[in-house]
Amino acid sequence: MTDQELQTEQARVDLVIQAIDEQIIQTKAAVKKAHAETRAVEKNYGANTSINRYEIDDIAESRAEIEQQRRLLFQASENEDILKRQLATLQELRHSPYFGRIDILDPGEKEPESLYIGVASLMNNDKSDFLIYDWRAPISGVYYNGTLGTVTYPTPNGSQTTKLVKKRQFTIVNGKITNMFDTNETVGDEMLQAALGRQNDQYMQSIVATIQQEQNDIIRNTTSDLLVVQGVAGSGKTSAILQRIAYLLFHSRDSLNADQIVLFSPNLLFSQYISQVLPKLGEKNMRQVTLAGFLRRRFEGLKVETLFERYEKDTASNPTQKYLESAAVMKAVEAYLANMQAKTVQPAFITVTFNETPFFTADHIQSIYDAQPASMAVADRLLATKNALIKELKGRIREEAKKDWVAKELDELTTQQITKLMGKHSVDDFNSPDHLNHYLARRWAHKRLRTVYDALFNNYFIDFYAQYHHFLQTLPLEHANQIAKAFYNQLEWHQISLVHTAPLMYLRDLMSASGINRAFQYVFIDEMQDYSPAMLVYLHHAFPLAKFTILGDSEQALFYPLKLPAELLKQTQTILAAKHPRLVTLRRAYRSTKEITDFAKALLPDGDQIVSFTRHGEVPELIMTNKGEEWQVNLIETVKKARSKYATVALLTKNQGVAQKIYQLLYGKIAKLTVLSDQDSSLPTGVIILPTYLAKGLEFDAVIIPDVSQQAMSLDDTGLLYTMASRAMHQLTLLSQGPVSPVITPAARKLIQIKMTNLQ
Ligand SMILES: Nc1ncnc2c1ncn2[C@@H]1O[C@H](COP(=O)(O)OP(=O)(O)OP(=O)(O)O)[C@@H](O)[C@H]1O
Repeated sequence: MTDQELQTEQARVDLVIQAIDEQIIQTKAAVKKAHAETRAVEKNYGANTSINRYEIDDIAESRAEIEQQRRLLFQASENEDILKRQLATLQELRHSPYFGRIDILDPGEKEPESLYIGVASLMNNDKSDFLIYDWRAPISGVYYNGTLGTVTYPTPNGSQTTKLVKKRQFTIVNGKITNMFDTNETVGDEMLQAALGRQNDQYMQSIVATIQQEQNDIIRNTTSDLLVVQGVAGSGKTSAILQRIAYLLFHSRDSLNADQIVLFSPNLLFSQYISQVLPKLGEKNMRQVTLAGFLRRRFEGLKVETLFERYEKDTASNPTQKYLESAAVMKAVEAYLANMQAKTVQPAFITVTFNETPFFTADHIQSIYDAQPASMAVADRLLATKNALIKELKGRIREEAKKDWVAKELDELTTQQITKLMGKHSVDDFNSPDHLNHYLARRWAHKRLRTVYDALFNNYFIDFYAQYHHFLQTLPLEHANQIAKAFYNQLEWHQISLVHTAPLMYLRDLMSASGINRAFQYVFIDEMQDYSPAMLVYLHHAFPLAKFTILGDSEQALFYPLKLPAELLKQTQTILAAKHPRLVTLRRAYRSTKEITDFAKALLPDGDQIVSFTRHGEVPELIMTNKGEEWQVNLIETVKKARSKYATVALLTKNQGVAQKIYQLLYGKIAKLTVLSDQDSSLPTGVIILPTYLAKGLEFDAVIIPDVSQQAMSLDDTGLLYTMASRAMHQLTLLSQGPVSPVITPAARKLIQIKMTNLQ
C-alpha cells in the first residue's frame, strides 16, 4: 500500500468526519427540541391524571383521555429515544467511521464503484449519496462472504450479481487510519488478531468489523424457523446472535421491534455483560430474561428452585428426574387433559371463601362445570364455569348488600371513606336516607366482594397444585405416589423443584387457555444445554408464533448428557415442530489464545473437533503443592501476578460454597476482591470469585482455577473444567493441593507448564 493511497483514504475519512460533525450539531438540536416536547407532554399528563384520581374507575371519559395522553407521552419519548440513539451512532461513527471498503463493478458499468462499510449508514449532507453503508445492507454481505471475482448477494428483489474487484480493511482510531490493507480473504486474520488480543472490560464488544463467514451465515439467516447453533466455547455464538438481532431489526424495521424479541440468558451477569452491543449498533436492546426470572413470574408466591441451586445440590440425573424433564412428560400432560375432556379425570375445584366462610363451594362449582356440554374443550368449559360464577356473584352482591355484615361495616366507616364511596354522587342525588343507604350498601358489598371476583378472574377456584399432584400419581413411574407426596411436602414450604415447573405450567396453561404470548416473533435461547426438553416444549407452547434460535455447546453441559449436534437438531426440530430447521456448527474457538484452547480441547474425549485460532500467548500453568499453607501462598501470589498484568482476573470454583471459602482466604490480602452470587447483576473489574455456572457466557483476561486436585474434582467434572478453562482470554493458571485430578488427561498435561513446590 503506497503512502499516496493512505493519504487519499485519510482525506476521505476527514471529509466524512466533517459531515458527521455537521450532522451531530443538527441532531443535538433535534434532541433538545424533542426533549422539550416530551417534558411538555409529561406535564400535561401529570396534570390530567391527577384530576380524577379517586374516580378513575368510574369515569370512562377520563380513562380515554388518560389513555390518549399516555400514547402521546409514549410517542414523544419514543421520538426522543430515536434521536438520542441517532446521536450516539453519529458519535460512534465519528470515532471510527468505517472498517471496510469494497470496489464493485456492476454489469454494464465501466468504472468500479467504491463502497465504504461501517456500523451504520451515513448519507452526505444533501442526502444524495451514501458515505457509509450499514454493515447489514444487502451489498455489505459481499464484504463478509465474497472473495475477489464474480459474486452474488441476496437483495429484497432477488439475487444480484456483481464483480468484486477490491476489498480493503481499515482500522480507524479517533478518526485516524492506523492500519489499512487489501485482502482477498473473507475478513483477514490480522484484524481479528488485533480484536482478540485486546484486554477485556465489563462489556461485550460488537464484532461487526471482523465477522467470520460461518458467523455471517447465522447473522443473515432469515428463512429458518429454527436455527440451532452448536458451537464450541468461544466460537462466537453469543456474538453472532447479538449481531443477528441487529440484522433482523434492520431488515424488518416496519414489522419487528426489539420488544418482540426475547433472549433467555444464562444469568444476570451475562445480561449486563452483553447489554451494550445493540445500543452501540444503534439498536434498542431486546427483552432479556433468565429462566429463573421467567419462572418466578409464573409461580408467584413460590420459591422456584434455580438452575444454580439444582447444580449446587445434585449433578447426576436420576430416572424420575429424567422423565420429568423429557418431552414424554409433556405428552403425558396432553393425555391427562384428554382424559379430563372425556370426564375420566375431574378438575380439582376448590371452595372460594369470603370472610372465612365458603362463598362458592367446590361442589357447586363442579355442578356448574358438569352442566357444560361434553363437546366443549376443557378450557372452554372452565371458562364458561368462570363466567357463570361471575354472573352469579353479581346477583349475590345485591343479596349480600342486604345482610347485616354490610350494615355493620358501613357504620364503622369514616366520613372520608363514605365520601369516597359516594364517588361522583352527592347526598342531594338521593331522595331519602334509605335510598342513600341502599346505594352505599351496594357499593360497599361490591367493593368488598371484589376479592371473590379477583379469585374467580384469576382461576383461584381451581387448585392447579392439587391437579398436578393427581397428575403425578398417574405417571408410569415406579414411585409415582412418593414423588407426588414429595411435591406436596415441598409446596407446604412454598417451594417447587425445577423439574416440576414445565409440566405444571403446561397443565395449568392447557386447562386455563392462558400463558401464551403471541407478541414475540423471535425467541433466542443461550446455553440451551441447560434447558430440559420439557422446558423447550413449554417455551414453544408459550411463544407459538416465534422463530427460535437456540445456542449451545454440549461440552459445557452441566446437567444433560452429551448429544451429537445432528441428534440435537432432530430432537429440537420435533419438540419445536419446526418446518425449516437449520443447524450451524461453529468449531473455531476465538476467545482464548491457542495455548489455552489446545489445553482445554485436550481435556475432552472429542476435543479434536475444536479448531484453535492462531493467537499465541503464555502456556497455561499448573502449580502443585502438598501443603495447605503453601497452596494458599501460591494462590495469593498467582492472583497478585495476574492482577498486575490484567484488568479482569477471575477465580472459578465448582460451587458457591467453595467461592465463599476462597474469598475468606484471600480477604484482606488482595485488593479489589469481590465474590459473586446469582443475585449479582453487575460485573466488577479487579479480582472476582464466582462459581462456574455464573461465569457461563462470560470471559476474563486471566482465569485461575484454585484447586484441580483429586479431592476437588472427579472424572465427571470434565465439562466443568472445560468451561472454566475456556473462560480465559489470555492467561490460565491451575493450582492443585495434592495429587492432580484425572480430569486433567495425559494429553492435557503435555500442554501445560507444571510447577511443583515443596512436594515431599
Ligand atoms: N468474528 C469475531 N471477531 C472478533 N471477535 C470475535 C469474533 N468472534 C468471536 N469473537 C470474540 O470471541 C469471544 C467469544 O465469543 P462469544 O462469547 O460470542 O462466544 P460463545 O460461543 O458464545 O462462547 P461461550 O459458549 O464459551 O460462552 C468474544 O470475546 C468475542 O468478542
